[in-house]
Amino acid sequence: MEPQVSEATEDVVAREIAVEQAHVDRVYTELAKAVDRAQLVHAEGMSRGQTDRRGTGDPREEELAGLFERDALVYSASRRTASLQNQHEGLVFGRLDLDHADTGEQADREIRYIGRLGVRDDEYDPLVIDWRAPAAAPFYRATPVEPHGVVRRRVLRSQSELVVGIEDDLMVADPPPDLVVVGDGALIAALSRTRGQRMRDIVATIQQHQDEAIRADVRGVTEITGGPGTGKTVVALHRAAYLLYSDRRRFESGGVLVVGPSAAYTAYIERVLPGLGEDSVVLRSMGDLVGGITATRVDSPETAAVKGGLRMRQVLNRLVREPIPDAPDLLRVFVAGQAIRLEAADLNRVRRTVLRHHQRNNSFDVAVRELAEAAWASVREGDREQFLDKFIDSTDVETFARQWWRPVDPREVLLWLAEPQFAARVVGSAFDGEHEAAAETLSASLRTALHTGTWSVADVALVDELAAKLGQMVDLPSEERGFYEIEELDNAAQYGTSALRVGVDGDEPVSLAVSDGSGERISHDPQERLMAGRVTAADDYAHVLVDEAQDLSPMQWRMLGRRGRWASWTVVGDAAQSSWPDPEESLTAREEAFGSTVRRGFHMQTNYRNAREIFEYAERLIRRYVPDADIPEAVRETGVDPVEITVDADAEAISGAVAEALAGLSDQVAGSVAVIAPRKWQPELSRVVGRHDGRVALIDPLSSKGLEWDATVVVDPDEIIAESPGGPRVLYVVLTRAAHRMTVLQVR
Ligand SMILES: Nc1ncnc2c1ncn2[C@@H]1O[C@H](COP(=O)(O)OP(=O)(O)OP(=O)(O)O)[C@@H](O)[C@H]1O
Repeated sequence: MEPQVSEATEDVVAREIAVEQAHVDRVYTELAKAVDRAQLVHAEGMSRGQTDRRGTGDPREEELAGLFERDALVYSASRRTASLQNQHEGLVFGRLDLDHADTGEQADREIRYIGRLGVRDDEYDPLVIDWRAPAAAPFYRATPVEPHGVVRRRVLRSQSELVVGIEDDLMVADPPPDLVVVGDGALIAALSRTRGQRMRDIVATIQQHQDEAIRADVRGVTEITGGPGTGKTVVALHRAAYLLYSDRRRFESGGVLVVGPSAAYTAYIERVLPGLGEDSVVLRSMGDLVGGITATRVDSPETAAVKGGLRMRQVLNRLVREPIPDAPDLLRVFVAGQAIRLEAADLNRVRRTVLRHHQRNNSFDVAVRELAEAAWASVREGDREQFLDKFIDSTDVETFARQWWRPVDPREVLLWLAEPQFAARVVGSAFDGEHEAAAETLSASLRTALHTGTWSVADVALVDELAAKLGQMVDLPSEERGFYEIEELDNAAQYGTSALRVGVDGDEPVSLAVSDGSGERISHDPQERLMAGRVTAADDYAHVLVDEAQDLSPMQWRMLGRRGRWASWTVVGDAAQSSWPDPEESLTAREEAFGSTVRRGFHMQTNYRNAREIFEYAERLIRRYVPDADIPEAVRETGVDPVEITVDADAEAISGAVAEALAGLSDQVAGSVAVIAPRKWQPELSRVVGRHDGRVALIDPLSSKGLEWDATVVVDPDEIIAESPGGPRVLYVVLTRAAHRMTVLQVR
């Protein structure tokens, strides 16, 4: 549905395209020179700091300086080359014709080309201005009411280096006669195009209100709200690119973290930022935010609600204070001729004293010192200092302490809860009247983890919080290196996580065999998979961008807060699409993560994704359940209503109806198609979808968040409501994923 240009104007369009092509050709010539220059710098850098003493000894001081310089040169030259190559396609996408004095005289006129990056000619005159530069702002800000000096805004559409189309917007009623105007407007043309497997950038057609959010002040918290399809995600991603441009030093070295709901979502958006020349952004889903643990499962809504709520803080606080379940609980040694005996109660007292001011994983020496004090209190004979020294130096004491106070992995600590009685005791009163049910839910879920060898998304925030409470795992001092040399542990599994024992469904205890102590892996069972790799401490970022923020649990906000303690934030969300049951509690945790910093909000009101007919269908649904939902205005019409079909609740009938719907839709749209179906019907439908080419995807309702397709088949809306946390809100998400066509299969 490309906008049609009448035959009479075809010559004019061709002439205009030729003019633009001439400029674009010049830009590519300059770009080729720039790539050559960058490659020369790369080669030059590589030759610097070469040492003639390779393999024969340490480099000389001047050689070291050369090596450093080389690294810096090679790094920046390869960045530049990669950036030039990444942005080759459609490099120049816009042109502004400005009239500074509003006279229409040639002398007062200026032409600016806007592109994905800035390119200058040999005289250092700009041939293209980076879209993020202040001089490019009028391209996005100009309107007929406030033209900002712009007479005509032109969007160039290219394939590789060839200009293939032009869309103009006129900003003044009475343009100079030599300014030709072609096309029906760039935005509608862009919105009508087909959707691919990945999200694209929108640099050429960013709208004024979107631009304001993109270029908003970096400080504090910028919140972008709006209904489905209003461009919140794409705007936030362009903002990330803008921040990197406006203060590269700060954001590149401090880091920008983009967090989305699922792996499907991160795969969907991953092309936008490299497309804008930014490859230094860290993209993560909620399930892989923490190094060393990757979630592959989603809990049931009830379990997720227990794990995500703020009451878990108290459970985790208690958990880190528990003795290690399999650690010795009696110390019997001879020190300075005295028989020392510390019972479980003494050891518990020592443990509580140490943990009052120290984290467990980095307080080995403090714990031994406190043990010594407790031992002294039980004898009080001879010289105190001498006794303490002897106690601390005792090999028997050290052997005991290495088991009693070994470093504990946060994943191991969470798995302690798999044992039902232990869970019941630790959950205690944290869940008021519901503590028994909460303990059983937690315990059953962690037993599932132990059976399947998989973590759930909600577990990740718990492991992260435990890691923060326990402190970085450190290597216990070895005798040869002396007591106080403490290093980070390379292989956490080396330190006795092999001793973890938990009951499974009250049956036989399961031994978690991870390592034979030499670092060699000896088992491939599910428990080993749970403990593979190493949990890393939270990195700090200079900017954190959170998408689908309405779904974050309080514990997930706390996890993000640990990564953004000094960060500025961009937060994107729509309350009506929320699947988290307790928004108030989430709000509290989220405010805590932000701290007391400035807030600014941008509200998006135009739905750019859905054809009006599709959005009206979804709107009818959500108004029934959430009367005050934030409903945007859809700007595009196709004249085709969604199709509703009713079938029997029978797998074969449903498969047949989906196959038929897919056959029809594949003819009607050129791009991507999705079947969005509840878990109940997924096995049958995977066979139907499997018969199609890569254009057709089968996806579950929750994973469709943030994604879009040209056409969708929505299967069994009632079941989607029944099985999803947040019921109708999730169905609302599902019904707003199609850009052009939608078929809804009601099951009776
Ligand atoms: N200015 C624009 N020019 C062209 N396309 C746009 C523009 N703004 C938004 N879009 C398109 O609209 C669609 C919806 O955008 P996006 O996914 O960012 O919306 P959203 O508000 O995050 O949606 P949801 O909350 O439903 O996930 C995308 O295809 C995006 O490219």
